Amino acid sequence: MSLVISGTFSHDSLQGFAGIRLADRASSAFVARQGAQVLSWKAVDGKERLYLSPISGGRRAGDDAARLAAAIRGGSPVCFPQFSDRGPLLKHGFARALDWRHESASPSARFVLADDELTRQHWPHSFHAEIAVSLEADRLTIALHVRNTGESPWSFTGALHTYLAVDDILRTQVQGLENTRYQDATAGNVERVQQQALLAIDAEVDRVYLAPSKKLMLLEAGQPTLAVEQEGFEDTVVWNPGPEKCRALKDMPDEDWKRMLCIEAAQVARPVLLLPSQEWRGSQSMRLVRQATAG
Ligand SMILES: O=P(O)(O)OC[C@H]1O[C@H](O)[C@H](O)[C@@H](O)[C@@H]1O
Repeated sequence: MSLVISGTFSHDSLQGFAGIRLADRASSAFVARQGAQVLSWKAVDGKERLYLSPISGGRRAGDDAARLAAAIRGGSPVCFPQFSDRGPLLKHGFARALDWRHESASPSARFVLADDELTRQHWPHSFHAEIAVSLEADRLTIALHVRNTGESPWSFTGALHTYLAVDDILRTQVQGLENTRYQDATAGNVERVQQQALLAIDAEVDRVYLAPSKKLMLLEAGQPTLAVEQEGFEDTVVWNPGPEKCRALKDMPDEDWKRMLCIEAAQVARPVLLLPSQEWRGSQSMRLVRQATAG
């Protein structure tokens, strides 16, 4: 078992988004209050590992905190209580559009969201959701905990919709999805099986992998750079908008599809049903793979 480093935390902002910065001698992360969304993670090598659009929407200082904000494009949006547009609710749910309450920062930064008048207008249920972000020298873990605090059952879908920063998408591959079934959202969610050991991306990719391996590897220029693992979530989504869809996204520069890849710990195919007082946990972690140095 590895040790969670309890470093320092401070109130800070990034690109105008208010939040909490977690820092240790060797690594740092920034979590925005909006959506309890991790927007930055630098491990021991100091390189930014999360993509954040320089022209993102979102709630900045002075904007009305009592309302739903535009989503922040990048980092790790928390999609809850609905994944994408697979249901009647707001796309990807309301959790990413609301400010969460910061609770504590040791050993992890914890943020809480519970139902209120606004959420009940969109979804008539009582819930308590918590995001815990923990930092180790070479690992970032984001954990979602959801509890039914009401008197009737409800179900949800969702995701930790992480935007990984890559140097060049055309030299990026994902390992670990061989022989895995997926729904292809670029083709009406038709089900297919991936045959290749390595997934390469040179155009739009939008896939919900069903019960894939819990451990995937990101490769850049042929080298493993990040191990991406998940617990609790049954599915994994891989998304890149490709050049045409990226041009249509007003909150992302036209060329930035080449600089990101979403690997999302997701619960899509089978909604989670929670009876009163029942709870559910899921997490995603990214671990830096350090290259052995010669000599
Ligand atoms: O633009 P957004 O609402 O943030 O959604 C971004 C993307 O999220 C997921 O990965 C879905 O599978 C995609 O279909 C969607 O386009």
